[in-house]
Amino acid sequence: MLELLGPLAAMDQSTLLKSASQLLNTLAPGTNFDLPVAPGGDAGLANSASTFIGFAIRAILFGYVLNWARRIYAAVLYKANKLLFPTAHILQSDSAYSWVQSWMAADPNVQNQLDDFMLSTRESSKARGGDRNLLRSGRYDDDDDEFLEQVIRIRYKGCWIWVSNEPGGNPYRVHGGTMKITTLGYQKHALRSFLAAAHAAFYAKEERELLIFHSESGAGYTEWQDPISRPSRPWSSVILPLKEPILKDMERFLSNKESRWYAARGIPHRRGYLFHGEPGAGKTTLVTALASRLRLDIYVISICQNGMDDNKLSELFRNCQPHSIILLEDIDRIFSANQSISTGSSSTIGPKTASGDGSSTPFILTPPQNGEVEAAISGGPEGQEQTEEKKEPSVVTMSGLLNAIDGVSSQEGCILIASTNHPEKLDPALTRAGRFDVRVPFHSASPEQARLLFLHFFPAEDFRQDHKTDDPLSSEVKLADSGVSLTDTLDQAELDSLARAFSEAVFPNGGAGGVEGTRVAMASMQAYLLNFKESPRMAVSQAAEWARSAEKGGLLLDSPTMIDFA
Ligand SMILES: Nc1ncnc2c1ncn2[C@@H]1O[C@H](COP(=O)(O)OP(=O)(O)OP(=O)(O)O)[C@@H](O)[C@H]1O
Repeated sequence: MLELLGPLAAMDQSTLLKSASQLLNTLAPGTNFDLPVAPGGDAGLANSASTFIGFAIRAILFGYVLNWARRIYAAVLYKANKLLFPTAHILQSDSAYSWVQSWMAADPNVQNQLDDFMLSTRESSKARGGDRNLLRSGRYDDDDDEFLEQVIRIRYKGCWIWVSNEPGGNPYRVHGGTMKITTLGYQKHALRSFLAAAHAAFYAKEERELLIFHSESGAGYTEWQDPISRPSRPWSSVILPLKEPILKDMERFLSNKESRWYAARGIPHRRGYLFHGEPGAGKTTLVTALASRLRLDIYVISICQNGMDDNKLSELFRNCQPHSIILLEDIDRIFSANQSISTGSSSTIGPKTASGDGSSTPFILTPPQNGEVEAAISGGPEGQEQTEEKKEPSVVTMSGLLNAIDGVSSQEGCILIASTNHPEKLDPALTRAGRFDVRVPFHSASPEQARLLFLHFFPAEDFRQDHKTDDPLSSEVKLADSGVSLTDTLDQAELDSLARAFSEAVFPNGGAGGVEGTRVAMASMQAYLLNFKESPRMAVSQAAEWARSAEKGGLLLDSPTMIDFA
């Protein structure tokens, strides 16, 4: 040992001890080692060296102990903190982040606590094609997210919850930040319950709206426009005997099991439906109700749109989001050139080659009048400016359409719905098995549909006595708003019998009236009933006359209201 310490021995004793003292003080901060200079030369130096080693060992041990004590303290503190204040950490990229934000935005108590706030409007109608589905899975465009750097206190079911953001970057906008939701240890259950409620509220809001996408095409480009947001169509508002089987079929098709089944067999996972039949019978209505019920977006493809060609059509199909409805409205507008020629200025003729399997069949495409294709589904992008480029006529060919429908480029996991009033005009290549597997006929209204539509128009709760007498002021407002007259206080039994009477008045022979039977479109019956929001009794009393006069004039199908109030 002494040999090892040889070089040290060469040093001046006091310098050596001073250095040792400094070293020990550095190793164990807060202590004050001051090694005394040993009297007695080398022997004294050896003593001092062993004293130094003893100190060094103790200092190292002390350091270890101190370090462990600090770690144990931190662990205990962490554990205690967790027990006393359980916390959920949510990344900004997680969907739960949006649920909580949306909850806070709707909570007036939260609003009262805000010292300072930033307003962010995020309408779903602003969401573009892909974003909409991201929206559903909870991911938003970063640019839209605004955060508040403030601890917000929420009272939820009698429990306290604190929400704060852990900022990163500038104090107001946090990207990639984390939200902390904390509560008290004995209310731990409140965290889970709060998040579940925020989740339910968030998606309930989404369920109330439907997004409809329209395309825009011009020279060399085509794209999906910002979607139009519409209130969801209640399932109960569609009066159609076939609606339930169709819904079940679509639900099965969209299930994971079905998707795996298709994948395992290498079959493209898509399903085509052809809705065909009378105008005003509910084809478009059913599409919107199905989309609302299944929470799917609708992509309306207008083959006849100006500027459309095969490539653009394919591109549009490709850019539809999976798990959505692609709607080809009025597909009968595509006529084989040798079946019909339209020579209007707005029509165009596709490349003329021999018709056959549809590989390059020539077509006449008649553009929709006044944007009716769009209007039918959603009111359409009214007032859209038509640029010169967009006035290029559509030159879609049948082979282009068929490729888009079932070619490699077609979008998987989508429901394709084509509607037509004239199924007989469709090219056989289009209706070949495998393209539109489910064909749904739509007929003019039946007596039962008339009865159910009547009951839908006049629900019993609108005609209860208490509906009108709760509060004189509000009942007056209600009456004025709903147009219900004071004389119309009806119970369910009376409404049932009125509904039957209405159906019998419209269909005097139980649906077999007239030479070919009474044919009334649901749309025209709806238009008729709209005039009698005030009185279901009046609707019944004038129904027979309306049906007769309409039948004489042959106007029952898709006719406007024909009641003359003069
Ligand atoms: N079965 C139905 N149940 C409830 N409402 C209906 C039904 N059918 C039609 N309607 C009403 O009639 C109107 C027109 O219906 P819709 O546009 O769905 O008919 P369509 O068959 O698509 O007609 P077209 O072939 O002319 O496009 C809608 O406002 C809708 O509310």
